[in-house]
Amino acid sequence: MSTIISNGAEANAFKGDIKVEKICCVGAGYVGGPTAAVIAFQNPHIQVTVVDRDETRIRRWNSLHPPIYEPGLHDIIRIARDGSREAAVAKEPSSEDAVTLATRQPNLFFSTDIAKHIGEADIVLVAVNTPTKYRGVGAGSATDMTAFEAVTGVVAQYAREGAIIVEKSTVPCRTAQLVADTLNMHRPGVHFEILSNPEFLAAGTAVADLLYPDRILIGSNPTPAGKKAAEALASVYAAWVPRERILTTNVWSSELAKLVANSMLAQRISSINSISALCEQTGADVDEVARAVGVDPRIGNKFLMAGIGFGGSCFKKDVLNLVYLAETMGLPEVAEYWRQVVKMNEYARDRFSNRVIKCLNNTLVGKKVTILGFAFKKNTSDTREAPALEMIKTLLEERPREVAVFDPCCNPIVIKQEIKALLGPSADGANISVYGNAYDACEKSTAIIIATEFDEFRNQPPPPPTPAPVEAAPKSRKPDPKADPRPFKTDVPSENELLALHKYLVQRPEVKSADPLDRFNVEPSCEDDCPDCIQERESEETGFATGMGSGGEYKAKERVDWVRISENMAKPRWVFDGRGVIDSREMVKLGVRVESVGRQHRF
Ligand SMILES: NC(=O)C1=CN([C@@H]2O[C@H](COP(=O)(O)OP(=O)(O)OC[C@H]3O[C@@H](n4cnc5c(N)ncnc54)[C@H](O)[C@@H]3O)[C@@H](O)[C@H]2O)C=CC1
Ligand SMILES: O=C(O)[C@H]1O[C@H](OP(=O)(O)OP(=O)(O)OC[C@H]2O[C@@H](n3ccc(=O)[nH]c3=O)[C@H](O)[C@@H]2O)[C@H](O)[C@@H](O)[C@@H]1O
Repeated sequence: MSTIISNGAEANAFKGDIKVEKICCVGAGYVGGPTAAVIAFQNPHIQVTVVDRDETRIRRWNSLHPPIYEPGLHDIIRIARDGSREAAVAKEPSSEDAVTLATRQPNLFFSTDIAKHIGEADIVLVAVNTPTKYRGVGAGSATDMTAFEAVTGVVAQYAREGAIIVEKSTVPCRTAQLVADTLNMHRPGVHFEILSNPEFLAAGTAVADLLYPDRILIGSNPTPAGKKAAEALASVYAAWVPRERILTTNVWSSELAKLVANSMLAQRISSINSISALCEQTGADVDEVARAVGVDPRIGNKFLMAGIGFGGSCFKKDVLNLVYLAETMGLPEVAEYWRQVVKMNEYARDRFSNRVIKCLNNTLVGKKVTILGFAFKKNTSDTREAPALEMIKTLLEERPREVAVFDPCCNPIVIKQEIKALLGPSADGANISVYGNAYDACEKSTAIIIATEFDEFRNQPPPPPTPAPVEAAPKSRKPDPKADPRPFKTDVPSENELLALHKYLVQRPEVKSADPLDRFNVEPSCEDDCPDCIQERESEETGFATGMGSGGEYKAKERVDWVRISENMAKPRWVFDGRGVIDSREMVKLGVRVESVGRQHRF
């Protein structure tokens, strides 16, 4: 591998250990916000500042309602951004012996002053968006590097000599070379090390993924300076991640591994979805097939949930990124192999939409159809590339009386804005209503389509997980949320232990406080235009809760009452289960016809 920067300055660079005191994360989105929050939470002595050019986003990060919802994020931000008060915590569940928790100063900040914070940082994490290009050369598969390149330019101008520049965004393989060239062009002779440190968190479980990652991947130059830079970044993670989970590779392997990880996950979903089409024709049941193959440790039991396809901002773009790489490297067979993963995904979604329309006698005129679930997966408010969006578009072509939408995590105000953005001017004439609860959304509906796998929509407890393969990975290190984590492992409990105790206590029915350890400082308030505050005010009248409050999010989700829903549906009552959450035998008892992905039965 070529050395990334060979400008002669390297010999003097990084003498001695690198002390990390300030980190700047550029991009306050789904990755930058939670990642920086967890780094700050676990490293109280490091000042972490998240910068973004989007003033509204930064304002919201500095308020009661951050711009994104992730379970558990609120509690982390409350400690890192707001600091905490001195508190006493019993060492054992019913012991008088207490440990005193010292006051914590805030060390997580959000700002729009990008140049200043880049200029002060020892490590700059670049976590801006890298979507698919939609025009020009490579449109439809190449990565749009506009935001990433713009940030690289600012870094080149303002970063201090010796700062470590980290690719956190998912980028095409060999991007580090472009970063190096830009830095060299603007600051010839000034040494910077560039690391690749891709993020593997998933929406809806971001905080847990960050607190208990399977691995941290750091790609660096194979030079002494490169290794030293990698060690400096590793030491930040080592505050809470066991060393054996921190993997180091060369930069190109790290960049490519991120694309491969997402592509292989997407490939599994497309594989099982292709089988679900076969199941519907043959009488096999896709869940039974998935269970039967998943116990084989060589195959594994994860990511075998058939449905209407993967959504989200990353799988499609990252597979296409790999496709483009293969194409530009003159490997058309490789490109075509991976492109098929995306094609199969679109096929899964469109096949299901067509099945809905076919069951409704090929016409939706005069009918109300309800979509339950708008987010691309459960427990997130992220709706990017959600299959529900394209399905709504297809259904509207059939001129239904109404398309109703309800999502337990997404703010209705935001859903309306997104549908409007998707449909453009035609949104004004479309009969789309977004509801704050499932009952109003489903009232007088001929058909309900379950588009997201929220537990709230299940009519039965979730089935037992497919047995883990015998040679399964070592037992998860995540604490059992139902068990008191005390006694602590050491005299001074770690932030992870305190967080586990906080979660355990807020779930206890007798605990009414959202701050059972009595550590939280007062939170900053929101500005008048905060959509969550507006929704909360409105919901006091409608009885709808956004679930944003601390404490409540850890409690078991209340399921919708399918008896009540079915009684108020229009005949013939149809439920189309696009996510495998409905036990059709129970539904049939309510006089409801069910069609599910990957199953043949029709009642
Ligand atoms: N969303 C996810 O779950 C994951 C995303 N990734 C990768 O992380 C990267 C970021 O993704 P998200 O956080 O989802 O994106 P996002 O769109 O939520 O956030 C990106 C942020 O960057 C800001 N930004 C763009 N250009 C800027 C500039 N020139 N200066 C300052 N700020 C700028 C935007 O205003 C935005 O707030 C992408 O490369 C993505 O592929 C990786 C793992 C998981
Ligand atoms: O780079 C990224 O952005 C992230 O992409 C995915 O995370 P995410 O897209 O947030 O969520 P997933 O849990 O992977 O689900 C993606 C989609 O696949 C669908 N899915 C998932 C699993 C399954 O068995 N079947 C299935 O249809 C989900 O409903 C969802 O629409 C990866 O899981 C993360 O490791 C990665 O960091």
